[in-house]
Amino acid sequence: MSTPTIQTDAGREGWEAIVADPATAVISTDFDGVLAPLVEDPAQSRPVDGALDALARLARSVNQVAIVTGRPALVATELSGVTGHAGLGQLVVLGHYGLERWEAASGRVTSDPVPAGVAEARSRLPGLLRELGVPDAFVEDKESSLAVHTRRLADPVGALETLRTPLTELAESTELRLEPGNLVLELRPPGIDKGVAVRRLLESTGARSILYAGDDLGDLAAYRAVEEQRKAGLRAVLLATRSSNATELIEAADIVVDDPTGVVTVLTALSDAIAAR
Ligand SMILES: O=P(O)(O)OC[C@H]1O[C@H](O[C@H]2O[C@H](CO)[C@@H](O)[C@H](O)[C@H]2O)[C@H](O)[C@@H](O)[C@@H]1O
Repeated sequence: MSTPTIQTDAGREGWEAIVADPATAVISTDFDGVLAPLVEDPAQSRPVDGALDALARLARSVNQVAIVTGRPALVATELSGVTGHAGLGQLVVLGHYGLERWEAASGRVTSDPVPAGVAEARSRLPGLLRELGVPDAFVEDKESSLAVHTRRLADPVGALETLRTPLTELAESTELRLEPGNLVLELRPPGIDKGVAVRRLLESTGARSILYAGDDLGDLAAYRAVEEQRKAGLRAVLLATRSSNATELIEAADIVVDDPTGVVTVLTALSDAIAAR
């Protein structure tokens, strides 16, 4: 498979660095919109064909493969089907934007503490949604955070705008952070984001290069962390899908693909290049 179109010099350098020395590289990817297509019901998300095999093939030669997601770590492992998948015995899943860490090797999850504000927001949310005239917004209770989805409502974008300010206020008053995403507003613990998660991953592995794949606003923090580390010598490839139409992310990416199938193509091209070196 040929090298994908890499739009930037930094991205080309990142690609070459991973190919030249995969043992010091990290492959890190978001789940929804990157490995799995966006669907109406979050419980129905599944990776596209070939996604896990592509990660497993890379895992043979790179230092670490990780999934970095807004999902709880155990939900992501279950939906993705990574447990027991051949070749993914060293996979790490960083859930809740890095609050949780699941390691395939032990099957265990460790977590930073969950602030009390999550329970308070949980109790206030149904009344607030009724007051705002959007009682049917779907609340995905992720235990350590609450995601309010509008995708299945008659006017998803209008409902999202109705909710934005009141949920921002609810987040502030419960000392949580409001995380906007694709037709979703999430109330989640502060002090952690995908940028912190990626920095921890780089520190724990001592990696000298990384490929990070994302699609949504929550991935911007990871992109910024990678861009900052590039100044200190990290080589990196920032890959984006158009799944969420997150303009800022797409503009900052080195490689842009349409959807998770495109991600599989890029990951496969990378492992082909490693195998051919
Ligand atoms: O970091 P991610 O793995 O991308 O998780 C971010 C959020 O993804 C999920 O919501 C998104 O995907 C759903 C299923 O395709 C879709 O219905 C929804 O509209 C999208 O926003 C997930 O449900 C959230 O909990 C995650 O935070």
